[in-house]
Amino acid sequence: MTKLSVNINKIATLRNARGGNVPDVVKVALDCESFGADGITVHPRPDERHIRHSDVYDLRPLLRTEFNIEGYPAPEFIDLVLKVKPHQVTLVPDDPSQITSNSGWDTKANLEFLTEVLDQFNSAGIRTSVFVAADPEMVEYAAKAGADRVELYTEPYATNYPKNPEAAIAPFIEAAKTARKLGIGLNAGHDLSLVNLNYFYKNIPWVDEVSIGHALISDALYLGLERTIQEYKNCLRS
Ligand SMILES: CC(=O)[C@@H](O)[C@H](O)COP(=O)(O)O
Ligand SMILES: NCC(=O)COP(=O)(O)O
Repeated sequence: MTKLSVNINKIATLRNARGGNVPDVVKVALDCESFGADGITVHPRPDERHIRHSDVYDLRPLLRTEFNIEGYPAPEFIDLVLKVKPHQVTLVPDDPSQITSNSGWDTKANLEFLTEVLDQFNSAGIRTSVFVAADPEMVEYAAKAGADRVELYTEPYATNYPKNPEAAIAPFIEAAKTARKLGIGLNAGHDLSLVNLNYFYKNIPWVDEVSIGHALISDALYLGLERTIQEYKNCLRS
C-alpha cells in the first residue's frame, strides 16, 4: 500500500498570516489523520515562515500516524530531529532563502556529508530518506550514503505530465527501478496533485509514500479536507 503523508506547511502559512492560532495546525493534523491520511509531513524552514520548531514539538506526542520531518540538515535541524525522533527524516538540499524546494541532492558530490548526517539519524533509529532527482546515479549514491529511502523530486514530472505523460514518467520509472534493485524504499513528492497522482501510482505502484501539501490544501478549499484526502487516497489505487 502506498501511504499518503499530508504536508501541513500551508496550514501554518495561513495561521502565521494573523499571528494567532487559526487555523490550529495540530488540530488540522489530527483531523487529516481521522480523514484517512497515513502520515503528516512538515518542513520547518530556518526562518519559521510556516512550520515552527514549537509546532514540531507539539505534534510529536499527539500524532497517531507516521511523522515525517523534511529539511536541510543544518545543526539546528539535526538537533530538532534527534530530540523529536519522528518516524522519518527527509534530507532536502534547500538553502534558507529558497521559496520552495527546487532540486534534489547531488548525492555523489555530497557523499561524505550525507553519510555523516545519515549515520546520526540511523543510529538514533530514525528512518532516513534523501530527496533526489529522477536520476539512477543519484539514487545509487543515496543508497551508498546509507539512506533507507529516496524521495523522488516530482516537480519535473508534474510540469511535463500535461504535455506528454509517458515522457514525463519515463525517468521516474528508471529511478524507481534503481531504488527497488538496490533494496531501498521509495518516496515521492512535490507538486503531485489530483491531476497527476494516479498516473504516477499506476506506473510506479511500489512507491512507499507520497507527501503532498500545496495542491492538496488548495483542493481542500473547494472540496473540504475530508473529501480531498479521500480523493487523493483513491488516486493511490489501481
Ligand atoms: C521537499 C519538498 O518538496 C517539500 O517539502 C516542499 O519543499 C514543500 O515546502 P514548502 O511548503 O516550504 O514549499
Ligand atoms: N515532500 C514533498 C511535500 O511534502 C509536499 O510538496 P508539495 O505537495 O507542497 O509540492
